[in-house]
Amino acid sequence: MPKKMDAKKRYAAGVLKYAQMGYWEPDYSPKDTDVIALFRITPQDGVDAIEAAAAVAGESSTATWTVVWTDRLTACEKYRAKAYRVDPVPNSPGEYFAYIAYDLDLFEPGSIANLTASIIGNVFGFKPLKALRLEDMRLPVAYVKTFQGPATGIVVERERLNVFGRPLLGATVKPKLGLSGRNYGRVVYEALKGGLDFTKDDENINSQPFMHWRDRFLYCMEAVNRASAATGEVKGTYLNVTAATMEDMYERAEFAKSLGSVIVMIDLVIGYTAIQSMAKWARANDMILHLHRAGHSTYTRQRSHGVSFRVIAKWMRLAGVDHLHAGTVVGKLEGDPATTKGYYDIFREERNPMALENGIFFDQEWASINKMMPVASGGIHAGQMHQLLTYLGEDVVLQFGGGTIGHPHGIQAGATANRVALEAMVFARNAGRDIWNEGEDILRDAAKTCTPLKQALDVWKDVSFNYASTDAPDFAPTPEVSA
Ligand SMILES: O=C(COP(=O)(O)O)[C@H](O)[C@H](O)COP(=O)(O)O
Ligand SMILES: [Mg+2]
Repeated sequence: MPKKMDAKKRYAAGVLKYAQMGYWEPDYSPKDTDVIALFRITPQDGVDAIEAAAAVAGESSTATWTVVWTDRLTACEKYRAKAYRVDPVPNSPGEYFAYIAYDLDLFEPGSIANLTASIIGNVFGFKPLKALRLEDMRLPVAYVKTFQGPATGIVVERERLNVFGRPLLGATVKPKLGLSGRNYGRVVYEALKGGLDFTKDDENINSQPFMHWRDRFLYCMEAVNRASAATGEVKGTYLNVTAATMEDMYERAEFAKSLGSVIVMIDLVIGYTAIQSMAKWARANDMILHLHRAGHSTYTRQRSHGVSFRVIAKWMRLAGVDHLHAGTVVGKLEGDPATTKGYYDIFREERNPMALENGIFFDQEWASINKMMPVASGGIHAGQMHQLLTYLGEDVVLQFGGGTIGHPHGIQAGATANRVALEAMVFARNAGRDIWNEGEDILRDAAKTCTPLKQALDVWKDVSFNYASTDAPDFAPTPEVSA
């Protein structure tokens, strides 16, 4: 095991092990105000795990590859990140969990860009490591309090929409690309009139030659207004304001507001600073802010390298979005049940206790910042309603794109099938029925008086997406682990 720092030799010119430079402190006990990061480290063959952890601590805080005397001009012992614990990953030879603590003064208040420039800045390309994954972070209350948090929050979103006691329902307009404004608006109208609360633009619909953004906004808001008038319900459509520049995004968001939209949408690919800017705009303009996590799987999906989505979820709660996609468990995209539960808890709880079986390594206090509404989207249909309600709970938007628009009798029928399936399932749950086991019967009973639901169940009855997860948690929910 590498030795701790030797103070006498520490500042001689030359190259020292990171552990000897002070980035390994096995006796360190993190302060309440420290930011803590938990990395999964896969050192190159022959590289000691503790030295690898110290290197990550060093390169993500103050260090470079050689001793620099200028350290002594600073409070360097305070500013050095400290790797303080390294554990082998269960059942994964060659992988280690490294715990690293960072002094709060290393970070600019309220800036995800600054936090991430340290924590994921250089280290992921570091040659002594084969792979590196940021699994989780503990964000101290003192730091959480420097962020705005979700612009609107779940409570106020429900008040504005006047929907209580059930999940919200949505649909992504399909086909994603190619519809003209008028046809697009027709999809929105039918889906909302049929019973959904929301429709949404897809991640890649911005302002293309086949439909410029103003056309889309105008036809969509006409659809929203007509559907609201026809149903007496508050309706919304997530107008995607993602664009090349902040100026363009503000222009589009202002136009959405001027047309009376309750919600605008952005994509994760716009970047953290742009997301924080839009969150501030949303709060100042009484707008719900939907974030599509477009692009996340390029770095969240593989368990040995990248950033876990649970960390992205924490950053986005700080950054201040109201909605964020979080997975469906049962749909077409990656989402192990236990891992997904961890994400949902990060979105919706006041406090997250450590839950290794859900991938949560730390107690996390949210210090009363608003809660984010998770969005379950991707390959779901009415026949899964009992599973969705059981896995995902009540504060969630269930979003059926293909599962609304692909209905054999049209979009309104698809929306009605989803609304009736949901209300039947919530009613059954509230009446004390075991919806997990009786779900299919509950849906079949409801379908007796709802032809659109019967048609939906008939067409999609055998559709499921059963594949091995690429990101199941490392810890089973055994008493030893959760104790
Ligand atoms: O277009 C869709 C879903 O369409 P459909 O409902 O037709 O499958 C969304 O972009 C994905 O759900 C995003 O995935 P995630 O929510 O996992 O980020
Ligand atoms: Mg999509």
